[in-house]
Amino acid sequence: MAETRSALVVDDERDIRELLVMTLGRMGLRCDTASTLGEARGQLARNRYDLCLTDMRLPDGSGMDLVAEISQKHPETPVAMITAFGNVEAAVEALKAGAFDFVAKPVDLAVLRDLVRHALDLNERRKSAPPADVVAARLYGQSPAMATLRGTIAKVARSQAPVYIVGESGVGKELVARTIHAEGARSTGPFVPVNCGAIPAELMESEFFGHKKGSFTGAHADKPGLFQSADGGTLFLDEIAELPLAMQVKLLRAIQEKSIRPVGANAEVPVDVRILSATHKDLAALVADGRFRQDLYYRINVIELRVPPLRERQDDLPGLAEKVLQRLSLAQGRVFPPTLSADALDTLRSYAFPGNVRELENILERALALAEGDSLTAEDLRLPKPATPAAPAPSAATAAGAPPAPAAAASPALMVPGQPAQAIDPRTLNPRDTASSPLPSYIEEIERAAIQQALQENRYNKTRTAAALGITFRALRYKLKKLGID
Ligand SMILES: Nc1ncnc2c1ncn2[C@@H]1O[C@H](COP(=O)(O)OP(=O)(O)OP(=O)(O)O)[C@@H](O)[C@H]1O
Repeated sequence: MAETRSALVVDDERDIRELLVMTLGRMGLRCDTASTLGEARGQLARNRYDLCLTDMRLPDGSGMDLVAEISQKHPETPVAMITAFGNVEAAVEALKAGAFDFVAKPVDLAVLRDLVRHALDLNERRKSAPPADVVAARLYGQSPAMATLRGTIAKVARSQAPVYIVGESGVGKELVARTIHAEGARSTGPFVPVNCGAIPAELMESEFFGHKKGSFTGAHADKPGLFQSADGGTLFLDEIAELPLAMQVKLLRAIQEKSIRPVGANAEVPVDVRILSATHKDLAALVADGRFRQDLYYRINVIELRVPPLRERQDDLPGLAEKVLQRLSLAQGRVFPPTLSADALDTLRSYAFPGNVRELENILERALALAEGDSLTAEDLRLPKPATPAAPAPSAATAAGAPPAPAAAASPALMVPGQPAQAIDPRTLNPRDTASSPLPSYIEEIERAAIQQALQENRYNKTRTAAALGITFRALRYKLKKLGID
């Protein structure tokens, strides 16, 4: 026989307590009640619960404190907050404090039943989930900014609310999303990352929602979409700002209805997916410009997490570099990773890392390939040299903290195709330097140099880089891939 599950109901209004106890009782839960914070603490000290429902305002304190205490001391008990109708701030606060979900007053019993079922279901999955340490351990950072971020991740991982992750390119947004998934109750379910900018507009609906055989030319068999693939887990929508407006409407509907309709299907299919999203763009500004739907923005942006750029957490640099070197060495079968010399570390510290952790990884990978000894020197890192007076005037991006433009007369020897070379002003390329190269390769070098310079001037923001180069975002992606620029 299945073990009876139990819930703690905390509310100072007797009518509400009775309503909740009756509803939960009909669902087979054994309920204890408390009308004050003090009583709730006593019950929690004596019993273990599968769920806790708490009101926000209690005679001796705030339900928010109870949420924080439960998520700290009884992380196995999901807690949901009962909030006043329309009090979105309180609901968001509760989620940030570690609540699993919230329910507005007057309590809609169908919504409440759904919430309870979900909590119990997730609890079961959590019990059989592998430890989250493996993924979580990858998110390195000892700085205060990272400690705060990790704390917030641990809290939001418990909830089901959508999380919107903002941060510059390469800062670790996807790793944060993976950590939220790994630390949450859905960790045994799939984590499905999607780069919204990489799916051709005409294929988007079928990619997201799947299609039925014969629904369009080329649909030879039924195909599940990304939502179905993520069922029971997490769908990570990266570069969400790139979604075309028409697709935004369909996505909003899928999130609201918790069901999707595959292309060519007659019926909706229910899906249970947690949505995490990320962008390096200012989505609020896009909303103001009418380029991103406000209703979708509010839907996905229930909790916002900012991942700080690497230059704002300099304390992390030595440890992060060490971790990256360990990982790269292991991948190359090296037993002992090289160390960073003191001058190499100083050089890294004075660099602004517009491409953040990904750029650090690229720099160290290149250094590892080129260095000879067991210690990496500043030279091995080959960071862009500071600008000379002859260099072009710094752009706005440079003034805002990006690295200085490279010297105009950079050595052509650095422009080896396929290598992550330093940005070079394409105007300084001399056909004579590459006279022995075939024409296509000479043209590629010019293209590569122009793209690298634009990337650097635009702080590795691909959308701005594409605009600066006068090409579309997709064309830029294609060229980056073709030229092997990471
Ligand atoms: N705190 C960290 N500790 C260890 N590795 C990290 C950290 N942050 C980022 N990385 C690594 O840096 C690389 C880039 O991270 P990630 O892909 O998560 O960045 P992103 O912000 O999603 O990038 P983009 O904006 O291009 O989508 C990955 O290899 C990731 O593992």
